[in-house]
Amino acid sequence: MYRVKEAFYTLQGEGAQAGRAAVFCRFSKCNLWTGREKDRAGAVCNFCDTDFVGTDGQNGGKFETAEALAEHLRGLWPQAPGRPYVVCTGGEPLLQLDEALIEALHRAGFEVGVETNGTLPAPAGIDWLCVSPKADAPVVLAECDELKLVYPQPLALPERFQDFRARHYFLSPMASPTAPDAGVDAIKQSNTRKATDYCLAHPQWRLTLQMHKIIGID
Ligand SMILES: C[S@@+](CC[C@H](N)C(=O)[O-])C[C@H]1O[C@@H](n2cnc3c(N)ncnc32)[C@H](O)[C@@H]1O
Ligand SMILES: Nc1nc2[nH]cc(C(=O)O)c2c(=O)[nH]1
Ligand code: SF4
Ligand SMILES: [Mg+2]
Repeated sequence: MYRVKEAFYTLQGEGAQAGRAAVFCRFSKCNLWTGREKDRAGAVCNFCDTDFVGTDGQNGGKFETAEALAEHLRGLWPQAPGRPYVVCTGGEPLLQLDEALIEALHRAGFEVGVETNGTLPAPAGIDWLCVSPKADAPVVLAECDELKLVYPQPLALPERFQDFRARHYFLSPMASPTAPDAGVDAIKQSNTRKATDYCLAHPQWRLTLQMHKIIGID
């Protein structure tokens, strides 16, 4: 059984694939926060901008089989040229994403991207892996396509990850979790300045912005 909070067709807003059309599959649940506000302050990850509790969002639900979920997601892709791309996110997608689902997504024609906090092992077959470390949570994945570090995090500073095996190194300014729809909230503006200064001083790192919030899409 796969539990999905919501699924939607949009443009990837972050990282090296920013601007690319994608079906987002947001899985329910995370291993670093319950998703309840009363637990936020005590959570390992305390700045999350996302509601991943339950299965009640748009196109969300419970899916008995990998095939059923893959077909559901395929139905959100338009009939038009271009390679279908799905981004598995959450919540923490690696709590649920298994090889059976990756195979079903491939059979449905999708290239498979994943957004993960890096604390859980990944099944084989992922086409694009984005790891976004959180605080002092141990990262068990050894490599990725892009490391996308939310900045600044006192317990997860870029120096700790400069030798992590990745094709791309991004800093993403931390946005206010309580104003998740505000593309340019004050906290994010000052964090954007800090991330900019860090990238200028450490050119291994590139700046990425949450483009979807700036342009006002999902
Ligand atoms: C909601 S998470 C879900 C996937 C996975 N649990 C993870 O943390 O990577 C999706 C992306 O949003 C980023 N994110 C979450 N809260 C954020 C915030 N307040 N500001 C900027 N990025 C944030 C995460 O770092 C991650 O790259
Ligand atoms: N447009 C858009 N791009 C995204 N990239 C990563 C997201 C996520 O929440 O995982 C996200 C999201 O929620 N929307
Ligand atoms: S950002 Fe990712 S790891 Fe952190 S609480 Fe949200 S879903 Fe979990
Ligand atoms: Mg998001």
